[in-house]
This record gives sequence, structure tokens and C-alpha cells, in this order.
Amino acid sequence: LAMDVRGISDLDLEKYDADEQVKIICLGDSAVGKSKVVRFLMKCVSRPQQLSTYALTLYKYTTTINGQTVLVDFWDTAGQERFRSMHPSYYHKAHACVMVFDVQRKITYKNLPNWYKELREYRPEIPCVVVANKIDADIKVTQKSFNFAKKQGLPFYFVSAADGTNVVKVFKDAIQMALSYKKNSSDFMDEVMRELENFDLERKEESSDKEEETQQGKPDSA
Ligand SMILES: Nc1nc2c(ncn2[C@@H]2O[C@H](COP(=O)(O)OP(=O)(O)OP(=O)(O)O)[C@@H](O)[C@H]2O)c(=O)[nH]1
Ligand SMILES: [Mg+2]
Repeated sequence: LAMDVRGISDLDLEKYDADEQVKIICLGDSAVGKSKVVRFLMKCVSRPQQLSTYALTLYKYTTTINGQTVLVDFWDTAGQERFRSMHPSYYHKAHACVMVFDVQRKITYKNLPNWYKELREYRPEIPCVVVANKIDADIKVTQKSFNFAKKQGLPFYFVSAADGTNVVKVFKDAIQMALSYKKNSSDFMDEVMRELENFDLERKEESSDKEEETQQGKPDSA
């Protein structure tokens, strides 16, 4: 699977003439507005593409950040969150997460720690932002305090997918964080992936050195 994902990414970078690629995922209870937020965003970007399967919609677009062309893969699920848990492949190699709740439904806020816990099981260190959506329904909610984000040290945004308040800002920030995460990543799984890649290279080098080695005598066996 890892090989496939890597293969596809490389093709994409060429196809889109991009310098970088980030995968952003979205978490939160059903009907909080995850899809509406990303659909609003797609109206603000150039050349958006959409690939849908029964369980997942993948949005792709390119954007320029700090002079670099960044290919953004945004993953949105269709209803899997009703089962309170996402398939592990959803988290695979994600670089940032946008966690959404509905300011009009307290239960969706109360469920944030559950989503956060699952995220951290798969991706211990990726940047995560918290989105309080549907503020258009009652602007007074922006005076309320929602302490979950502060307690976890996560950026927090009041958003409306209906009128677009802060939508572009959230994603701009999330992409920027994803890029700097990619640069400085120390997630355990990423380390493992890097080691595997290096291991592959070492083995290739080793086999081309083989002839030389046998002539010089067998190295100490470990
Ligand atoms: N007033 C208002 N309604 C919104 C907003 N965002 C989403 N909605 C409405 O909330 C409902 C659910 O929105 P979706 O985008 O389908 O929610 P979702 O999180 O993708 O839901 P699932 O795909 O079922 O998990 C829809 O009726 C939207 O029109 C918003 O910012 N303001
Ligand atoms: Mg949806």
C-alpha cells in the first residue's frame, strides 16, 4: 500500500507540476458541515478536481504558498463517521487535520475529544485545527468560549460554510502547518517509512557491492 501511495504521489507531482503535496483530512460528527466547508473552499480555488467513491470524496487542487506550488489532497468521508471511527487508511500519511463541530449542537463539541484521541492514535504529531462551524445561524456563539482547543494547544476558528466566514483562512493555515510538519516530521510511522526507504536503497547498494565484497573476503557475520 505504501508503495502504491508513493507511486501515485510522484505521478501527481509531475502531472500537476507541483513542488510539494499535502494530504489534509477532516474529522467530526455527522452533519457538522464538513462537506459544505470543503465545497465552499472549492469555489475559491483554481482548477479543483473531485474524485468520489461510495465512502470517500477526494478533492484536489493546487495553490501557491511561499512561492511553492502545493498540491492539496483533501479527504472527506461520506458518513463513515457515523460509526464513530474512521478506517486506518484515512489517516495514512495525512499531514494535517481539520476537526469540525457544529456550534448549534453541543454534543458535536463534546465528541471532539473522542475524535482527537483517535487521530492521535494514528498520527501522534500532525498539526490539527479546530473549526466551530455554522456561526451564521447565531452570531452570538462567537462570544462563548470553547476551551477544548485551548486546552490541547490547537488553533481555533469560528467558521460559516454558509457565508464563507474564515473558510479560506482555515485551509491556508492548515496547509502551511502541513508543510512545516512535513519538513520537521518526527512521527514514528514517518520515521519507519523513511527507514524502510533507506533500507531499500542500502540493499540495492549492497547487491552491487557484492562482487567486491566476496573478493575481499566475507565480512564478520552478525
Ligand atoms: N446554517 C448553516 N448550515 C450549515 C453550515 N454548514 C453546513 N450546514 C448544513 O448542515 C447540514 C450538514 O452539512 P454537511 O456538509 O452535509 O455535513 P457533514 O459533516 O459533511 O455530514 P456527513 O457527511 O453526514 O458526515 C447541511 O444541511 C448543510 O447545509 C453552515 O455553516 N451554516
Ligand atoms: Mg459529508
